[in-house]
Amino acid sequence: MISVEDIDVHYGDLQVLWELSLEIREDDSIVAIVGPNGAGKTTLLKTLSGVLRPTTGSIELFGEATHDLSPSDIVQRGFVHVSEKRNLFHDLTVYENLRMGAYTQRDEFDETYEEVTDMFPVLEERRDQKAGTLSGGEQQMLAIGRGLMAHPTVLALDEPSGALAPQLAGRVFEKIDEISEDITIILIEQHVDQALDLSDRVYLLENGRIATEGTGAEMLESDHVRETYLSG
Ligand SMILES: Nc1ncnc2c1ncn2[C@@H]1O[C@H](COP(=O)(O)OP(=O)(O)OP(=O)(O)O)[C@@H](O)[C@H]1O
Repeated sequence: MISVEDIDVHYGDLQVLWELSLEIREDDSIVAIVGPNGAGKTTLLKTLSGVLRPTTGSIELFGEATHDLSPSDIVQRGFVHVSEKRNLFHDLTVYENLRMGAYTQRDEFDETYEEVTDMFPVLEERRDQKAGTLSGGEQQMLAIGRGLMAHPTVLALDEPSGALAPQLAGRVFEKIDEISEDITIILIEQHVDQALDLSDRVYLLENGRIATEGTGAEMLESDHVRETYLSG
């Protein structure tokens, strides 16, 4: 579904991704991209979303090269990125935020709204509350819910458990697992142990390069992964 081949990505003169290749397949439920702070995980997602352009290499999304596609074309093709900063409209209500998420799919709004609020009942309970006044966990649910309103085939989630208390983070992971029954998830995670538990496949990104990739079990066999990222 997504094929990234040998991409380099820069911010001005600063090169952040180096000859990076990866593959997301139709039968993947959750693919995790893990790695330390500053490794380039968010940069990779921004590049897949069309916000940044690779200086070399190519990206194919559902069989189509993305170099001429705008970020909104890419959403329309079915790739939706929920950013780490959540990017909610804080002065708009929960309902209005969900409406904004459906901008590519207006005809099916009512049906999708029902599906999303079935999955996240708190969003219906808080329907008329301003997004900026929701708790951190509720804002994360809204950000994911808004992403789902665009009917993605692939949903990329950047640190969905970031800044949440462990219990809430656990609830977000449960929802992600549920969503992955129908939609392929790309999960950016700093917590390598969580990612190994949840994912079919994991890419470890270090200094802008893929250091290791494999199934959770394969990653556990790597001395480097165990010694650097897993305690105990
Ligand atoms: N807009 C920008 N301009 C210049 N440099 C940037 C910009 N955004 C990110 N960088 C740099 O690119 C590198 C990779 O950043 P990125 O946010 O992709 O890493 P990350 O793996 O997502 O890190 P984290 O886990 O801390 O979010 C970092 O060195 C960062 O300082």
